[in-house]
Amino acid sequence: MHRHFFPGIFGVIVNVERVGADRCVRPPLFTVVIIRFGRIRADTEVRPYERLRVRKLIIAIDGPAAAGKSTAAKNLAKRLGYLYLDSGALYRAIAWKLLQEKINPESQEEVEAAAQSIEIEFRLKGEQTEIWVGGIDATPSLRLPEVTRVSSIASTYPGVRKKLLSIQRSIGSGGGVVMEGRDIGTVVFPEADLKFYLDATTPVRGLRRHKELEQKGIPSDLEKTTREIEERDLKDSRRHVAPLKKSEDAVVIDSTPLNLEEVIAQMVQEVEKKLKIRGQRSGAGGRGERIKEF
Ligand SMILES: Nc1ncnc2c1ncn2[C@@H]1O[C@H](COP(=O)(O)OP(=O)(O)OP(=O)(O)O)[C@@H](O)[C@H]1O
Ligand SMILES: Nc1ccn([C@@H]2O[C@H](COP(=O)(O)O)[C@@H](O)[C@H]2O)c(=O)n1
Repeated sequence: MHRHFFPGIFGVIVNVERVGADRCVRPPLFTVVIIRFGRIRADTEVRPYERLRVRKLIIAIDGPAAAGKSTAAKNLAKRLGYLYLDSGALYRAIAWKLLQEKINPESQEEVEAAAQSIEIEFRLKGEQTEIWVGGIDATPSLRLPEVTRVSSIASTYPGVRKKLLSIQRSIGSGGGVVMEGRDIGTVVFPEADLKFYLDATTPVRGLRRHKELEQKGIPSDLEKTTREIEERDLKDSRRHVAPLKKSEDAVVIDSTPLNLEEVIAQMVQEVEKKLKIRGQRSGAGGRGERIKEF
């Protein structure tokens, strides 16, 4: 099998984290993008028996801010040996660039132009993923309230969404991925094998985010943080392009009374159901997949 290393396709350096994953079969016209340690690795040849294998699942997790999507998605991906993609990080990366370059987020034209030329890299460092934008490590700043606010403005522009849509699809279309955001099950992968809509009441989400910011040493006022979450959800749900909404076929999990383990347990149960159904239908696929216990 040949493995080729090459710098960005799609004009963007997309560097994603594959957590202990097997490779998976990708559509023949697409080069497989499996990236580690700052390089894009593309597998252009697939062994014949791998072509016969049913591709691994595409799992979408959507929901409002601080519902626990990234925490759950990362954990689920690890158990499945799947790729994890935090799509919000792409919007945050654009916001970070806008702030760095002092571009007015209200100027649609300037923001869309900036999105076109952005270079985003996801670099794996042990269990952590660093996000580099234009050769600079933006990770420490990505969760700052100002970046959050600007990402929510930038995400309303069609040019920004179009750019990020193609990146997300190119990363996830081969399967074996858990992707989370606001429009994964509705727009990015409407044909996803399994969709979750993860929710929790606003006060609970506000408190979770408040604690998280404090733990990270970012000053937070509970009331203000909760209000900002509420405002962002409203903006995300009301925008014209790809608004936050529950896909009709999504499994809804209300995490208000649940701890993280309980949320993951519900998700794993749904994955097992899905794999069983697929295994029965095809006589292959699902049977080869294993879910790790933690
Ligand atoms: N079920 C849970 N119970 C308690 N705390 C949780 C639970 N799920 C997640 N958390 C905590 O809540 C905070 C927010 O979680 P997370 O960042 O995963 O949310 P999110 O939905 O990805 O948010 P955003 O969309 O704003 O990025 C984190 O500190 C996380 O550890
Ligand atoms: N699929 C997505 C993901 C995110 N956004 C926008 O980015 C903001 C930040 O996302 P986080 O998940 O990191 O909080 C979010 O508020 C959305 O405006 C999006 O539009 N679509």
